[in-house]
Amino acid sequence: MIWDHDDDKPREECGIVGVFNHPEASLLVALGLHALQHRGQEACGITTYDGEKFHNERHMGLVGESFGGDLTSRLPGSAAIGHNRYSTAGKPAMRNIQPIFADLANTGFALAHNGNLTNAVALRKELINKGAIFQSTMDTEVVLQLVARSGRRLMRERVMEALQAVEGGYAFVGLTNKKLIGARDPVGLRPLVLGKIGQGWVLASETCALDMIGAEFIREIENGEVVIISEDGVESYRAFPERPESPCLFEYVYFARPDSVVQGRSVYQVRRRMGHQLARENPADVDVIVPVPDSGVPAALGFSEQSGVPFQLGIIRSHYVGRTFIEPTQLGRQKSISKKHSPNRSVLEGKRVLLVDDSIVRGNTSKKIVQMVRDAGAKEVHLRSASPPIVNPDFYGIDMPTKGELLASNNSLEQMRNFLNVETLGFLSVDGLYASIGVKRDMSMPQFSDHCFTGCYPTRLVDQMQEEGGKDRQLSLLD
Ligand SMILES: O=P(O)(O)OC[C@H]1O[C@H](OP(=O)(O)OP(=O)(O)O)[C@H](O)[C@@H]1O
Ligand SMILES: NC(=O)CC[C@H](N)C(=O)O
Ligand SMILES: [Mg+2]
Repeated sequence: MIWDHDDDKPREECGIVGVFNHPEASLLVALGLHALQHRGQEACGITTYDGEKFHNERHMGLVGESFGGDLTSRLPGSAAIGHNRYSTAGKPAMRNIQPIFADLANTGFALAHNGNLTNAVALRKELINKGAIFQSTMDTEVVLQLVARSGRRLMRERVMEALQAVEGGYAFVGLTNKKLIGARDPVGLRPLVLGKIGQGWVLASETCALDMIGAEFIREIENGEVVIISEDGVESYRAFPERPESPCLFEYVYFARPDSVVQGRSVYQVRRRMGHQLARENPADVDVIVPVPDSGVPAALGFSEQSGVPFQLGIIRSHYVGRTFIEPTQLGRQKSISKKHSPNRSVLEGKRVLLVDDSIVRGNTSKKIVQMVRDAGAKEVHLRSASPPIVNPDFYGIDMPTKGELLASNNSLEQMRNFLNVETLGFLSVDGLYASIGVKRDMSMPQFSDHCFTGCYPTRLVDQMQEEGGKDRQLSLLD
């Protein structure tokens, strides 16, 4: 394991995978992480257990670059967990690569987390006051510390006790010398699915990871559920009183891969329907529909189907630049956006072009792309977002923590239209987004966490409330 405490340069929704009872567990985890690369591009790590020892490798960078070669010799064992990181709490740095690990009295415990905890700062302070020494600056580590300090005997009791103390969004996979553990937060903000491969079990953020390794989808882990996978099979426990689930809508809009199935719905088909609905709500008098690749493609296709206007690839995407929104710095995001998209003049020149993207967050992508399309000779440029205006920050695993950086939070529609320099601008409505998923929004208890669009947060925001009190939020001297 590499521990470089001097390397804290800011280089930079995470993806998680766990495999139990398979002779090539690390290889399967690496393949699963590869399928989940779109959820985090900053760093990746795998921890295995071979019956005697834990093995761990953690790298900055992508899965393909980090986990090639003879993986089962480097990371032997029939049980493994892995993580792709997109940082939301704790800077990108070697110390902040997951899985994180602790030696407990009778076993090691490795943990990987997708999501973000909304009381991690408060808990961290409490734990430090009690003598805890933190090895990272991530929110995730409070769970490791709480499990390590629990007075309970059984591992599942320790884990559930820790989960009852934390708040926010999470899907976890954990590994001990006997068990693979999976858990989702009380409302199921972040996703986690269970699959089967031969005699073995798989946990993964999305079904596309199961498909990649040839595992059969069994079911989603439910909101508030803890699963313990051991030689005895899968046991299910409830860490919280039952309540309705409220998964994050942004999984449908942007995060999940289009070939994944979420709550029994194809993400691709939901995005296509978002395009149909957008065309009904916000039609445009144009010659051609052009998607903003990649995540805007299915909605643009849907818009074209609904409106009858031809769909054309007017923007070509470089396959060597990843997702830009999930890069950790504004400079990095802007640099990547410039390299990522190129205009296809043969489609754009002299045309009235409608650009369709899945979302407009900070406006970085739209601003650049509109100018690029104009420079390529488009006569008019119109823009549609297949999600509603994003006016509120997210604290559950999407890195948009302040209102100040959200374009729609600070500008009227007309101001945005001017800023983006488009002839017309339109967004999908909240009800339209729900309709695309096939649900009518329940005003008193929304079926999805739609806080980015509506301000309805499904949990308390302990750290954020304290911050509003004017306190300086420095997570650690290491950060
Ligand atoms: O308004 P912004 O702050 O620019 O963020 C929104 C953009 O970021 C995402 O694309 P990204 O490049 O991350 O991934 P993609 O290739 O999957 O579309 C999203 O699809 C929008 O295009
Ligand atoms: N995007 C995520 O899921 C991040 C997980 C965790 N909060 C971290 O920063 O590493
Ligand atoms: Mg995009």
